[in-house]
Amino acid sequence: MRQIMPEQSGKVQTVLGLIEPDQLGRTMTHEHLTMTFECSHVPPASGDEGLAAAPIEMKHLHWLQQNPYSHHENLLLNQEIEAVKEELLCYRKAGGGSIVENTTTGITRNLPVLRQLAKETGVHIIAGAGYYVDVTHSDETRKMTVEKLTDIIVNEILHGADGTDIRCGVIGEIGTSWPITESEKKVLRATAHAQTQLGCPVIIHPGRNKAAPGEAIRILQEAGGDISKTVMSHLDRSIYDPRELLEFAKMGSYLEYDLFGTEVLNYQFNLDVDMLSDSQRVQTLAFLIREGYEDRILIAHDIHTKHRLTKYGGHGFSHILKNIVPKMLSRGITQNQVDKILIENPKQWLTFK
Ligand SMILES: CCC(=O)NCCS(=O)(=O)O
Repeated sequence: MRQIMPEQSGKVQTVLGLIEPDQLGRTMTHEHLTMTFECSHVPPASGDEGLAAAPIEMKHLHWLQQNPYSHHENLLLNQEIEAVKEELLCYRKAGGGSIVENTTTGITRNLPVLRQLAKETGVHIIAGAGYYVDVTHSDETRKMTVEKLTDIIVNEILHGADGTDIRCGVIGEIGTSWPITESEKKVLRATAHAQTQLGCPVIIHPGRNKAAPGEAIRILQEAGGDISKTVMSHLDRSIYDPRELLEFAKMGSYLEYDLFGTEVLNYQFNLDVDMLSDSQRVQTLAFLIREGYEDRILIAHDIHTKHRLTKYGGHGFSHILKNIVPKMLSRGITQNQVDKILIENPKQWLTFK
């Protein structure tokens, strides 16, 4: 049952309106420009309470980089609109064209700010519809039927979200935990139903378990979702074993490595795994390309805290363009393959059917 407005078919929907897919240019498919992440606060280790409460300072930077989720102020990216604007201007200078802003309901989406940033910087910004993980669902959301959730998501794309006329251009990031909760399953089914009506792109945040990406895709598939137009995010902290990665890849979603710039000894959300370094991320991209998946790969930084902005000594939104692309080329990935990952694959994904 297709409801799409004819004007959206074949186009990409940004916060400033529809554009031709060829206008996107190089695209980071998973970023946040303004959001809050207090829902994921991790209590500091014993003895670190003072550091966690101190203002962000140079002498504490290493601690902050290794413990980003234990510092309340670091979780308030929404306080940094001016710094983000400067970053976006640098991103354009570095050759960037577009950014998919994945902030959904639950982590303080702010569509007027996104529109303002798009106007002031010339970067195309595509906003996300739908809901983040269960801990952020309101009681009202939890009580909703799949049909009601579907209506809300469809409305955010066709007419505008959060009481504005600013329309989202993707569904997601749709948050899931591990195990996936009942409320999250309803949102996944609503996502699939909305996608069926609209022919739009979808992006999923999996729970922190190697089985989580496959389980989320299965739920979407059973509800009729278009997996070929769906991105699985955060694979760099989800599936480590190459054979298991190839098994997941066969399911047909886009494969997103979106934590470029994150280099940590301990991954605070799952101390049992060793988070990939940037070099290992590039090796994994090369592996997936050798295995025939170059049309399915997407990359980004998923900036969602202050400490990753250049203002705070972080790598910023231009790290992939300035540092990772040269590394990819030096490791045998061709310019043509880089262009696929940064331009062609995002374009195919973001264009409404
Ligand atoms: C809202 C930002 C987000 O969910 N980022 C993912 C962080 S992680 O789960 O991959 O560590």
